[in-house]
Amino acid sequence: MDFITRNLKAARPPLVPKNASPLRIGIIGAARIAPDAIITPAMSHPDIVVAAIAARDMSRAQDFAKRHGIEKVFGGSNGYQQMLDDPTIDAIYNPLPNGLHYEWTMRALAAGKHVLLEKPSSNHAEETRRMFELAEANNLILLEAFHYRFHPAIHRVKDIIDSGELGQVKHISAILGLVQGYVKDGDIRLDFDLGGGGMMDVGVYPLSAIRYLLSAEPISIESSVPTPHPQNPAAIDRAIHAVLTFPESITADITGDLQLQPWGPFGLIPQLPKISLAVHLEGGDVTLSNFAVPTLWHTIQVITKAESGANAQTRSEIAFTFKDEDGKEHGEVWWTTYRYQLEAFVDRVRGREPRTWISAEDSIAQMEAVERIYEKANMPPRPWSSFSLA
Ligand SMILES: NC(=O)C1=CN([C@@H]2O[C@H](COP(=O)(O)OP(=O)(O)OC[C@H]3O[C@@H](n4cnc5c(N)ncnc54)[C@H](OP(=O)(O)O)[C@@H]3O)[C@@H](O)[C@H]2O)C=CC1
Ligand SMILES: O=C1OC[C@@H](O)[C@H](O)[C@H]1O
Repeated sequence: MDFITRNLKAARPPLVPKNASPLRIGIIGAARIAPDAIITPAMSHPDIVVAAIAARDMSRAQDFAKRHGIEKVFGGSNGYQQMLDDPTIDAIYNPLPNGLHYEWTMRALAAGKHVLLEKPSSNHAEETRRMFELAEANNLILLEAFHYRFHPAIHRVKDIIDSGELGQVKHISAILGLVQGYVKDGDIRLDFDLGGGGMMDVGVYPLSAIRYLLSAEPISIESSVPTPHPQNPAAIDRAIHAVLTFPESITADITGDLQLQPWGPFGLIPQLPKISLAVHLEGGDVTLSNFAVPTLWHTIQVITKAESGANAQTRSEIAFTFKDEDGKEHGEVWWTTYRYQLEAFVDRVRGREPRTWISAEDSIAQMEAVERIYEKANMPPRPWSSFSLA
């Protein structure tokens, strides 16, 4: 399937008939990410419907519901809780600002709902641990929505590394930088009280990807250098660069940037988004471009080092679907990371084993590393939630 057809289908997927009793998910907050992360993916999934939206402002909730054909609307100061208390809702998608993830996930779990929770899972590893404990105690599914992890492209890179064809990993470098203009004044990402910061928002992707590819946790944070945001230089990192060491003397560096700075004469030339990772191994390199939005396009490049007398070899791969050893394919080339993620979430709720999962331990370890990176950067920990279950 070519680039245009694939991406048109990803943006406007075929509407499939729903099962007799599909999972009913409600969205808490009319967030900007919700259409891409849940509304569009649900269109092509037979076993889930977006059944409710709650927003702090009723008219905002109504507008959102009208735009996306959502049946139930909750609004006003008690709207979020009313949706959680609705017995016809089975699951909640939580795309609230990071600093509210803990409170509303705890409330949703206490109300008996499964939760698909936006990244980063909370402001602290301890909060994340508590959420997973409650999910387990209430026999509910909780998933941190690190969507890139569910796409075949990153799996293919891990398979190449794990196959040993290029030997031992030496260093991994990963970056996620956003074009200037995506994050504007007043954005939740720049608000410390809401759990903002470059590491929290974008730095978490390279960190998560490296931890995944190595199946390991950082032993030490060697350095962590923030670029403070002028609006709140003491607490908000516009960008961050950290160097980590992992077991077996593997090193890694991560970069996250909320507002890649323009360059050139008078700073007139904007930078394009930077989303890539490069794995340097004893026997060569593997790179994956666009690891967070691979359905749009991506390339996996494998460069085998020249041995004495031989030339270096380069091959390029793409992976839009999973292929079993018997050649059977899973997924569709036009499935986005969010669509693959939704497949796994619904499978798990339905008691099936998903192809990919992000465990409680993984989400907790991720937040531990985020906290250590801020500490090393001499930046304050993000605020603790004041919420406690009655
Ligand atoms: N997986 C991914 O690809 C992406 C994930 N994200 C994650 O999703 C979350 C939301 O991001 P994004 O959609 O860009 O954010 P938005 O600012 O668009 O949405 C946040 C929502 O939170 C609600 N909210 C509740 N309390 C507050 C408050 N005090 N201040 C501001 N908003 C509040 C608002 O809902 P209401 O309608 O009730 O006013 C708002 O719609 C973040 O955790 C972010 O990290 C973001 C983008 C991409
Ligand atoms: O995928 C993403 O890209 C843009 C970010 O600001 C966002 O929070 C992140 O999840």
